[in-house]
Amino acid sequence: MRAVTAAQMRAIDAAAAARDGEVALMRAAGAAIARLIDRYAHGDGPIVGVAGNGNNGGDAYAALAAYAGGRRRIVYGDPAAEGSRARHDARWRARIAGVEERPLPVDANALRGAALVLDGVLGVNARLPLDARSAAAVAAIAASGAAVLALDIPTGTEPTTGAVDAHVVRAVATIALGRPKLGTLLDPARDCTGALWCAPIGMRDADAAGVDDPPAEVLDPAAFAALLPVRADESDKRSSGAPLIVAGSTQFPGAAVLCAWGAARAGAGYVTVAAPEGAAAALRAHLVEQVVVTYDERDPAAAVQTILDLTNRCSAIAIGPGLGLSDDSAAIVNGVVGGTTLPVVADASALYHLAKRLDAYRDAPLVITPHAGEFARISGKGTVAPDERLARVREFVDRTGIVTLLKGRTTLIASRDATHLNPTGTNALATAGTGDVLTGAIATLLAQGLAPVDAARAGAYWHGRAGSVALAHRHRGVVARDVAEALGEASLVAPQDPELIRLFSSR
Ligand SMILES: NC(=O)C1=CN([C@@H]2O[C@H](COP(=O)(O)OP(=O)(O)OC[C@H]3O[C@@H](n4cnc5c(N)ncnc54)[C@H](O)[C@@H]3O)[C@@H](O)[C@H]2O)[C@@H](O)CC1
Ligand SMILES: Nc1ncnc2c1ncn2[C@@H]1O[C@H](COP(=O)(O)OP(=O)(O)O)[C@@H](O)[C@H]1O
Ligand SMILES: [K+]
Repeated sequence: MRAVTAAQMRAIDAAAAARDGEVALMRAAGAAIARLIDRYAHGDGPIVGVAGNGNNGGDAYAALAAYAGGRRRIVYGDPAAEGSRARHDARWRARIAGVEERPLPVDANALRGAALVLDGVLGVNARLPLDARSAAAVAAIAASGAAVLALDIPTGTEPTTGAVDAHVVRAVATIALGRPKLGTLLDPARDCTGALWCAPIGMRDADAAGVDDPPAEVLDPAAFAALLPVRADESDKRSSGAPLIVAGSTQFPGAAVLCAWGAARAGAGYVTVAAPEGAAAALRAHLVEQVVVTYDERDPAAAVQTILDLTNRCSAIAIGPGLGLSDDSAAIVNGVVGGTTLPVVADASALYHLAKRLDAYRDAPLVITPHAGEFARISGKGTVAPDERLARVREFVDRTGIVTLLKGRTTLIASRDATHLNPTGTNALATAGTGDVLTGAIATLLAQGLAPVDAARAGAYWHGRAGSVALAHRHRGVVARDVAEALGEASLVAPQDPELIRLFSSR
């Protein structure tokens, strides 16, 4: 699904309004919001809308008008607001439906005890800093401590950049109308988004075609399920996906184990691990179903030959976790990545070694998976501030043509064509070795025939879900092995309602 800038959303809104009429769109928005109310409402209090003078406020009226769950409904709005025809229609329908209307300003006491507050203060046309009226409404919502369902965006966040105002709504959930706004997926606003839902209400990506902002995408559950390869009945172990893992060292054998497990639990039929002799005993103690082949790391030319010989029976390569930073491993990494025609996912030490030779890998079937520190080095442009991640990864991929997965709370995946924002994940993944599991899973997806960018975005999505599944089972102390073990359960996608799509749960 497209994640849009405010400018793209305005174009999509305008075209949809010209086709379907603004009144019909707002009614559809109201109906979708109303369906989420009981999911997030707690206790016996009323549902309280706080409506700004724009169409975001109109959505609050429309939702309360459409809500049929039997709770008391109140809306705070400006009785003198001019507003659009759609907002008037919604307000009129709310009145007929028995919604109590009260004048703004609202104070925190009035909201305390609400079962749920609907934040309809500002939407996609919000600008920061907030004006005094909006800021006062947001301050009251925040001080009330009530649970908030944000309409379109949490007020106080910037819809495109994800910047936040001094006054900002922290929602338990946000429902995007039409398309999710980029800002709700980006730090620091992401903390305010809570769970993210999207009601497409008939809007079309194509209507943003005239807007010159780079396209961004966010995977939804149905699209993820469609990307996951299905094993054919007649498969054998090699055709089921045969990644070659070039990882591990005497010092870091565990990275190779985790990468191999990530690959195996992602559904590879045959996992081969190539590792230096010094790591073999540790690897074999932990890897039973996987084949461990050793090479002499002091003889890089022979090692490269051993590894390239293995590629004849493999369909993708993962390289880097735990390899180390020696000159010999540099020669091995560049010998293998430069010498193979298989798709490659390169991580950790391999990023260090590839950094000086990026030109050689321009537009190769290669995925690199740096965290922020590794990206700072490989991009050659230093530390990445949180608010420049998107621009920096775009600049790097436009320059090198290498599919890049920049890890973080919101992992970004960029190819020449688009930037993908990964919506899944949990801070339970902030533990050593989870990146190795991700690399292994991506290797399997490559081995099963996914294009590099699809393997990267499906891998990131899956890995994020696996982190959440592992956390749900363990509650605390998730380790990287748990994440690999959870990949199977995390691949299950419940049937989705195309009218109300859950993009991510709160973490
Ligand atoms: N247009 C459409 O077709 C649809 C619009 N919908 C809703 O409408 C919202 C957009 O509504 P609006 O275009 O009325 O805009 P908003 O409701 O986001 O903002 C209302 C007004 O406040 C102004 N404003 C924003 N920040 C300000 C600041 N810091 N200081 C002073 N003024 C400020 C804006 O310029 C705008 O005129 C969407 O987010 C969505 O909730 C939905 O009902 C779906 C259909
Ligand atoms: N706070 C967080 N929220 C969500 N995901 C996180 C968080 N911290 C780390 N992750 C994820 O965990 C993984 C860590 O990878 P990495 O830093 O390479 O670890 P390692 O090298 O130890 O395997 C990445 O996929 C990253 O996106
Ligand atoms: K809002």
